[in-house]
Formats: sequence, C-alpha cells, structure tokens
Amino acid sequence: MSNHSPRRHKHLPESFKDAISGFVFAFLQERNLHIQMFAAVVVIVFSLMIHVSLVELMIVFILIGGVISLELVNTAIERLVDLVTQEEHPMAKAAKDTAAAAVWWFSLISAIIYLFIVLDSLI
Ligand SMILES: Nc1ncnc2c1ncn2[C@@H]1O[C@H](COP(=O)(O)OP(=O)(O)OP(=O)(O)O)[C@@H](O)[C@H]1O
Repeated sequence: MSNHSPRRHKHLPESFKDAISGFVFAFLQERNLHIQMFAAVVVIVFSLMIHVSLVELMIVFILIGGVISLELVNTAIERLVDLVTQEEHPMAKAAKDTAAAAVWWFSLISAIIYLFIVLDSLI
C-alpha cells in the first residue's frame, strides 16, 4: 500500500472510545493527574460556595480543561520519548522538561486568574 493512500477515518464512537481509553491510561499512571482532578473538584465546589458569576465559572472550566489537557499531552510526550529511547539523552530530557514546563506555565497562570476571580467574588 502506498504511503500516500488516504487514511480510513474512524467512526465517531470509535474515536470517543480511544480518547476515553487514553484518559483512563493516563489517570491510572499519572499521580499529577490525580492531584489536578482533585484540585478541579475543590475549585468547582469552592467557586459554587462563594457564588462566582456564570462567566467566571465558565472561565474556571476553561482553565481546568486547559490544565488537564496539557497534562494529557505531557503524558503522551513522556511515553513517546520512552518509546524512542530508554537511554539518557539530552534531547529526551529537553522534550520531557519542555512538555512539563507547558503544564507548569498554564497551571501558574490559571492559579493567578483564579485568585482574581476569588477576590472579585469575595470583596
Ligand atoms: N531518557 C532520558 N534522558 C534524559 N533525561 C531524562 C530521560 N527520561 C527522563 N529524564 C528526566 O527525568 C525527568 C522525569 O522523567 P519521567 O519520565 O520519570 O517523568 P515523570 O517523573 O513521570 O514526570 P511527571 O512528573 O511530569 O509526570 C524528566 O523531566 C527529565 O528531566
């Protein structure tokens, strides 16, 4: 078969099944994802308790979705690097550390935005 032949597109339910299986894999393997999911529940409950506005609640959901999505991409990059090499390599380190930095940056910015949302609701 030629490399240029069109790929068969999966049916939507198959794609969902694969995505859910990827999430379950990451959830079972990644402690960070447990912490992030727990933090997400705490943040949502707290936001409802202090009666943040609907728009602020939507922003909270976007931030949570961003952090969790980036953690999943980080997990994918870690596994891909491990598949390519189990040896110590500066490029493997660079790839993993950069992916981790993406999660770190988004989490930091999310925490700052959430602080403003809380202050706005409480003051
Ligand atoms: N093949 C490698 N070569 C060089 N350094 C590596 C390699 N694999 C991992 N490292 C270094 O060790 C760190 C931890 O890698 P590991 O694969 O254990 O991720 P992890 O501890 O599961 O990370 P996270 O906490 O983000 O899930 C990496 O961020 C990187 O600095």
